[in-house]
Amino acid sequence: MSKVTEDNHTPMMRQYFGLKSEHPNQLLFYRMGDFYEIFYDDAKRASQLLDITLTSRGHSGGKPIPMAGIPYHAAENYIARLVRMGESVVIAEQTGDPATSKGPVERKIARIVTPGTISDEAFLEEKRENLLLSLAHQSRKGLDVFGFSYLDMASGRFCLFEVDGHEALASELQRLSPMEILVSEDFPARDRLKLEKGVSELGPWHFDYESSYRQLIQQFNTKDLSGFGCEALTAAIASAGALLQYAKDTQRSALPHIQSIMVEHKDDSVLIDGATRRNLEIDINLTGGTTNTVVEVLDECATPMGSRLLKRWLHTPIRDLNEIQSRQQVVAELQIKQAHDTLKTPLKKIGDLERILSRVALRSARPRDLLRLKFALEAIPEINILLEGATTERLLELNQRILAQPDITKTLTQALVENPPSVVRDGGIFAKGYDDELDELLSLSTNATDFLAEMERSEKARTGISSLKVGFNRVHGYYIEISRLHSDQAPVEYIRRQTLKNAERFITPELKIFEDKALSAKSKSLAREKELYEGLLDRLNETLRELQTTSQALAQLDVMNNFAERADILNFVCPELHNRGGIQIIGGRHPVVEAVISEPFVPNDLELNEKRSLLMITGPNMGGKSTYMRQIALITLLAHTGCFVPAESASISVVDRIFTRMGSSDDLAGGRSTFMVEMTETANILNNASKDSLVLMDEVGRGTSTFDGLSLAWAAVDYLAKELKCYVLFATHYFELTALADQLDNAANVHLTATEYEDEIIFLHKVHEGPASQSYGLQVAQLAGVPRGVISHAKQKLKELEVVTGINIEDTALYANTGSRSTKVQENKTSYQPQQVDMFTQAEQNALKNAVEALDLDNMTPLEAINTLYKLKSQL
Ligand SMILES: Nc1ncnc2c1ncn2[C@@H]1O[C@H](COP(=O)(O)OP(=O)(O)OP(=O)(O)O)[C@@H](O)[C@H]1O
Repeated sequence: MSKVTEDNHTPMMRQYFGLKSEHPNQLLFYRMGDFYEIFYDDAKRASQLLDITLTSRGHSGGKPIPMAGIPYHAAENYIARLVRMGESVVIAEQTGDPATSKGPVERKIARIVTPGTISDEAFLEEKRENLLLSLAHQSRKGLDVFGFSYLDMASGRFCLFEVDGHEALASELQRLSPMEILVSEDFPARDRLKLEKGVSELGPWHFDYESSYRQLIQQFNTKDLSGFGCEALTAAIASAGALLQYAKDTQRSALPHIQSIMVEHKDDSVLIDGATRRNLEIDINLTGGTTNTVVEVLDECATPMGSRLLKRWLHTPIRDLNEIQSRQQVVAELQIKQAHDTLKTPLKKIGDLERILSRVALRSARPRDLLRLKFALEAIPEINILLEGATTERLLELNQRILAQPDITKTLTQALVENPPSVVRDGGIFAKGYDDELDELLSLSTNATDFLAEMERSEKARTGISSLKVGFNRVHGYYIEISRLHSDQAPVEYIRRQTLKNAERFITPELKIFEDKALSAKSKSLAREKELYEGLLDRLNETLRELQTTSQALAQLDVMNNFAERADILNFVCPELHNRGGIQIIGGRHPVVEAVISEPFVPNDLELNEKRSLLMITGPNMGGKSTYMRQIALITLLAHTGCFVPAESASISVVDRIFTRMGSSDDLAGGRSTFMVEMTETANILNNASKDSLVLMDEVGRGTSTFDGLSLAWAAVDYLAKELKCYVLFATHYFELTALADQLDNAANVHLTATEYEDEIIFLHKVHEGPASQSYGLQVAQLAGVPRGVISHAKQKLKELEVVTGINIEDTALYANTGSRSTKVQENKTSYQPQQVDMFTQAEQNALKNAVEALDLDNMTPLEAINTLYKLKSQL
């Protein structure tokens, strides 16, 4: 805020400053008539963000007041845009009557809209949860413990958990992808948060454990928190108290839809770190979009709440065999009985029941929300009947939780008109017959039309003025209008009310009496409608808990029904899950690549077990190594959600974590180079993988000099296989590494194939046992359009390199898929010294040496000698 002293300001600006001082960090929209005005620094900020004109409005305190304005009827649009940018908006409305106010009209904060606390349909993305996250930090035994709590205001889902260390903090931030984050001003990992949007810093006292604890027991109306199993999570509780208070402050109401708090136990789920989440392209692709993702292929849910739950399941695969199998049984039954299509029809009518109920709880539900609630409730009996004959226990149990609520359905049916308005303000919500008092008030307004028509007819007859009309406008009320031509014929009892260009408007005592009656009937009927609406919300809130249970059960049913339908359409099978028996996949496919490519996808098998826990994957560029590895990670991940998988058959051991180290990306904003990112991810894997983890590593070591990279990759593979004994797929272009398969008991080579036909390379994408024979790098470069000249230069260089390294790179015998291959590589290995030598440099030095040796010094003139020396120097 600009430095201004308040004393010398106008009374209105003093009022503004009073309101602004309570919300220094949020944009204040100050209502003035038909506009929201934004002043000072807020105005500058809003004009930049929204691209609206920055002007000034008179002077206050001796200086011009920077100002930007937004018409009130368009405000929602602007607010939505600001909120999407991570901004919070505070709305001050006029609450006093301008006609009777002395000084500025009274204004009060009516609404606070922040990115993480919105529940209004217009601001929310249908298929994405909108989370408010709160973080608290504690140091315990030298460890950084981060307490998380998060709330989805639009559904009332409130969860907490704790993690150790900064890596886990980053990973959870990525998983939850919150819209707004609350931290204490003294939060230690603020650097980590600087890339996140919507971060609000609060005073440390907001995160006080004792008062947070009290907040929570007050909210849930319990003696303590033992029933929620979170007593020990003191950091998380501290964060949850701050969150709850913030949420209440912004809503300016109680939050009855938050009925409990769920503890997330990290041991219950398959942990996926941030890099893996990105690499597997679950709902966001590597370029940040949503196309070609697992969600895009898998999400055909009938309801938005199903789509949101599906995302949650995919981001939090579970390890509980019973839960996985119970989901699988449901999917299997729905698929076998081909019930998914039949179920989908009534499920579609359910819509976004979850969010509607939250708006009911927050009392911000609109009339059309209630109509949609009615449609949802009407569809439930149909679902109940369809599930009645189910044999799976889980389906029967879900059916018991999906309650039809005939009383509420009846009330809503009787209450609402067929097409209710979008806002309560203008009335017209209630059907005739629902409330006698309202009907009577409305009939007065309706009779008005008859009365006015009759008056117009009789006055025309009485005065003989054919242009006479009876009308109404909002500013002047009822009037009799006579064209200017005939206005002098107006009877004496006509009192002039308004003069227009071509007409005069009058009022009569009789019309005035009618006006008073009609207007008061109108305002009375609006007040009555508001009262009835509140009553309806009260009635719905009485059953909120049951309705929420119903909506949760319906969301689950929708996801599992979607799994069944997808399994059918995409030819997925039910995987068999077990504890530690390896991973076997026959005919596995990559669900997204399969959906995208025009050619048929080539299915591939996998066998990982204790004796063969590490696979070294080689093969040509573009051969399909990454696709193969990712498909295995995705099949494993899907299997842990209860979803069927793209394969002919799959038997999968429950894993504790999935790690990936793939692709090359730098983190310039975070100050880390490509190689640094690669090594940080590798370190994370080597430090955290257990024997139950699935690890995918693609071309580790390629970000540095060849020998450094090769040695690092070698040592990492060795450690993964010998020490960690986890399930590993390791793709590499370092053919030397394939020798490890012979040295390690539990490693094997597989390779992807390609073949050449008439100077063209054909990728077969088939995985075979053994190491690859050729890399085809130059052919792939040619395919990619690298100029012919560059390719032939590269071929020449390749030959030189072969001379330098003593390795015949194109010698297919060296890489031939035969038993003798590994010994040959061994021989080569003895001649390689892991020293910091770049092969290209050595080749160049070699070429120079050859050139110098070839010089015939005795037969050169001094000029030739000096010229040659210059030429050689230029090649250095
Ligand atoms: N099994 C398959 N069936 C059909 N097409 C496939 C298959 N696997 C891969 N492909 C196609 O080949 C392309 C390249 O695959 P991928 O990126 O997995 O190769 P790569 O061996 O990892 O290459 P590089 O070593 O250059 O990174 C994919 O984009 C896909 O279109």
